[in-house]
Amino acid sequence: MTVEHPALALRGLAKRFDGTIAVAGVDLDVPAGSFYGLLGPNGAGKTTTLSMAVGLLRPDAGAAWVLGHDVWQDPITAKRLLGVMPDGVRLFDRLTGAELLAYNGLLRGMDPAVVDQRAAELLDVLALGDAGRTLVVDYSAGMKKKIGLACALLHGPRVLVLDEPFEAVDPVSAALIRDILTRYAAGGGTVVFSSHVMEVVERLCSHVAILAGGTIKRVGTIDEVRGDRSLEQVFVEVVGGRTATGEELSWLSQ
Ligand SMILES: Nc1ncnc2c1ncn2[C@@H]1O[C@H](COP(=O)(O)OP(=O)(O)OP(=O)(O)O)[C@@H](O)[C@H]1O
Repeated sequence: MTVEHPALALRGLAKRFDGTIAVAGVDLDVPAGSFYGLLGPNGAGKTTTLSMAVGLLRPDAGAAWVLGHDVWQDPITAKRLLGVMPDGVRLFDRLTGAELLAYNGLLRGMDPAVVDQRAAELLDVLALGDAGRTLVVDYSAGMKKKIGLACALLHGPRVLVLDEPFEAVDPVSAALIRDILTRYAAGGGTVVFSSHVMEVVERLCSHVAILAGGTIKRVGTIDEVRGDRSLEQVFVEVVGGRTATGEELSWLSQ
């Protein structure tokens, strides 16, 4: 009998920065083949959680597994299965897009001919082919997201983890990224991404977790979490927030 492992399993992940508790014990199972949205307001702990989940940030407590492989005990196996686009897309940006992809592929030990062929295809599909000799440092924010996604996809990972892939991306590029991710998921891949944009999560995801104050407040399929309301209504209820009384900022209307 084969055991089907979750694409990503997190248990008790916690992280504190000086006096701030960024993540306060996150448990999460991301089923293989799912399209998973991690929603949360600014400062909820999304980036910290995903960074610990993929082996970029060492947790104070807890553990993470990728398809059954412990990210911190067996990082090589786990990272072979993972494609990651980290927050702020920290890239070696004094390279062209093609050079950056070649560098990533060779670091992963891929055959140079395969790297060349896949890099050309990715640059073409992501409409970055025209950037030619432009260095990544001179790319626009949206282009940086796209080359970050290309780097994450290059080795054909089974699980993609993307930190705010739609942030600062124009509608045309966003549609392109959505199409690529949808195709990837339809081919059996698992996508996990963080966002604070309800519409994107509602439109793409099979599952969602709402994170606030460093803990998971709601989790399940989109229908389970949403019930008979909109995801935005559930989000606002879960996250709370202050309501303007109308008294504040009165000078704005003078
Ligand atoms: N390196 C760090 N040093 C100190 N505090 C940090 C660090 N990284 C994150 N934090 C704090 O941890 C908390 C969670 O931050 P995190 O970036 O994980 O949230 P987020 O949900 O990704 O937010 P956003 O949507 O604004 O990107 C915040 O209070 C943040 O200020």
